[in-house]
Amino acid sequence: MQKGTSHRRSENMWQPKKYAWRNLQKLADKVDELRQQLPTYEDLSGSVSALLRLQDVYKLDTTELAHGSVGGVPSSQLSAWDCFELGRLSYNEEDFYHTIMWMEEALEKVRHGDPEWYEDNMASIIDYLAFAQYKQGNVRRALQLTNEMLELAPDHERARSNKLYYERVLHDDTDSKKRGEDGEITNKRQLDEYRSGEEYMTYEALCRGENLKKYKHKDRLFCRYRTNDHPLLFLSPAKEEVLYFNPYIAMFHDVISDKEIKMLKTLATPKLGRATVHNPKTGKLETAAYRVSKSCWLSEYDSPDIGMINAKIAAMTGLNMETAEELQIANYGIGGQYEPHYDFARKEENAFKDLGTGNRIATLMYYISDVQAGGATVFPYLGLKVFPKKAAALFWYNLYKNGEGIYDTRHAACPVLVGSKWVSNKWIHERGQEFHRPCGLFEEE
Ligand SMILES: O=C(O)CCC(=O)C(=O)O
Ligand SMILES: [Fe+2]
Repeated sequence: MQKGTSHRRSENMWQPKKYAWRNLQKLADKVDELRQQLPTYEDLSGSVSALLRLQDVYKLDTTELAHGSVGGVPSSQLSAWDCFELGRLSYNEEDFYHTIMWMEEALEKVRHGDPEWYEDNMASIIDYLAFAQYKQGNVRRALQLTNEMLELAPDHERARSNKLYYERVLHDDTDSKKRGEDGEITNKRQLDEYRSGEEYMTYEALCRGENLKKYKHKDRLFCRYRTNDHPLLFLSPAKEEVLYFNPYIAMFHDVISDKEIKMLKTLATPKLGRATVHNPKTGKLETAAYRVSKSCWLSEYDSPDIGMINAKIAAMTGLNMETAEELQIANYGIGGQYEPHYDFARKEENAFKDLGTGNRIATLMYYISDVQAGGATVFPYLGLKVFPKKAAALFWYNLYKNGEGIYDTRHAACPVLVGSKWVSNKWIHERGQEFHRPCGLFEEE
């Protein structure tokens, strides 16, 4: 008995520690679990770069965005703090163009807002803004701002030394324009070589819906019903709208039902993962800022309905699906995009060599959603822009009859501005097309 009592006593002394430890462990596990659900720094910086991308491509006005309007569509208002964060993250990327835009907006909001915020943060906003103005060549404005800042924080060490520095630059620089004496403040977009080039500029203009002269043979375009003598199309021929002749690009209208679309999204949703691209240097698949979407593959094993969709693609295009890739489903959220690229592999890439099916001879892409704003598919070299239309499919050949890639098919998915964009891609390969699209010695269609 005594033994038992003493044993219990020692157990009691020991147990609180044990329970505390166990509870602590449980708490730590819970925190870990919750942390998984919290946005990461990458989520934050990803959404900031998406917003800046939209702002640039669609030429959105910063003040309108900050006041809750995205190209005329109501959205949530941004607070002074949101604007400040956008400016700060831009600054961390040495993107002074956007730093100026967003810090000016933050300044404006703070000036007309909460006085407490004003006291605490005004100096900080001006600090970022002044340096960004200096970097963008507006030295006089940078000095003006620094003087304002010193009134708020007279002992600010960096502001004091910056003031002396800006004064010296203004004194030494003989170029009055640089000194900003003409009163003009410039804030040029900081573009790398590719983004300041013709291709990228055309891509952006097309995304905005601009009509370009280079879009040829508009007056010869036509629509037709297409059966390809295929039993699947006898009763409901595909409505084909020819959009370009050489290379041939066409839109097939109403070729997928709402029921099929629903089925595709239901099967795809649990499988979606961040889309990857092939890195030619490492040969590996990786995520990239120029392709932002989620995607997955669906096969006949997922549902016999997928087999039916593949059969309909064969009927519409007149091509053999035996060597085609599985059906890809892709979903782009706001800011999601795929910058200009080719669907076919260039010789040096050897991308499909292991498959033994040849290159991607053609692409068929279903639009399985409408998009409220943005999200067009554009072909910069052809001046062609196609806005998503639910239930339609865009089709084009990527290769000439002699197997050479058609470089004019370079195309892009413009960033989604409002809404969510869903597409489904079928990449059709060369092998097996010998009697469907016979090859030729020359390039001609
Ligand atoms: O989504 C689009 O409009 C184009 C997609 C595309 O080009 C691709 O996935 O290769
Ligand atoms: Fe593509």
